[in-house]
Amino acid sequence: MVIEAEGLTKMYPNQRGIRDVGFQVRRGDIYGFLGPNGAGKTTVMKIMVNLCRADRGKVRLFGCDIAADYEKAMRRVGVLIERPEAYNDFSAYRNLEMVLRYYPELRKSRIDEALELVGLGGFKHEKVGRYSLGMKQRLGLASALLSKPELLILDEPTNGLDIEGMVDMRELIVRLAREEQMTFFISSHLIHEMELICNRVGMIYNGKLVREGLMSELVSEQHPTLEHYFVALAREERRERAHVRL
Ligand SMILES: Nc1ncnc2c1ncn2[C@@H]1O[C@H](COP(=O)(O)OP(=O)(O)OP(=O)(O)O)[C@@H](O)[C@H]1O
Repeated sequence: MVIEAEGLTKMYPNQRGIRDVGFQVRRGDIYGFLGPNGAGKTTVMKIMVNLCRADRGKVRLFGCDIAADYEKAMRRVGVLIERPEAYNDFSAYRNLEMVLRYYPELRKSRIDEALELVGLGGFKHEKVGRYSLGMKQRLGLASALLSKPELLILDEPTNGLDIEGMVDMRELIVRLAREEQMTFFISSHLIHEMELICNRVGMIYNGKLVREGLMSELVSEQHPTLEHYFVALAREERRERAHVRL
């Protein structure tokens, strides 16, 4: 198993957060972690890579507990959470040279490989400040890819992109999964987008994982699209909450 998350719970002082979230991601999955703004996606992802501690629960990446054995667990993982960080006054190449310093075992040629993979090979000596948002997002992905990870954890990778940028990012993810045998865990509130590329999804709503399963199981005659499914789940969830309040 590539990711195992069990009983993840974290409450912020304002009583918002996540409750008892658990899921499993297998090798080769493109796993869509879907939910509206504020549902708890970023909180879960931060716990997954130890940027934040859970009150309860466990995450194992490639069988290693992230809290107990951080370095070993992260060795095969690339991460892009929140806005990609890059120095605008430096070129993409220069930016990746700085990232490469963390990986003394990697050769410089890996920078070119990573930039080629994301389609920035022809722009690698241009200053990042002149890049479009889509190009910056691709540079963030190149940076996450640099260490040749087997698992990529991406938080809202198509956020803020125009249609062409979204299509490019989608195609890139599918190509990397197919050609480089990478596993993906991708959060998004864009359900349509994710429906096009994911084979497995988890749906989070109000801090709870309300459904998890193979795309082929969730999309059915009753719910012809994932969005349809999600809207029905959200209605049910709201009805239950209203009932509890009565
Ligand atoms: N540091 C914090 N302190 C207090 N509340 C927080 C904090 N971080 C997140 N929250 C709250 O916890 C809930 C989950 O937030 P989270 O950022 O995980 O959601 P999300 O699904 O990633 O949303 P978005 O798509 O808007 O980023 C939200 O109600 C949010 O307001």
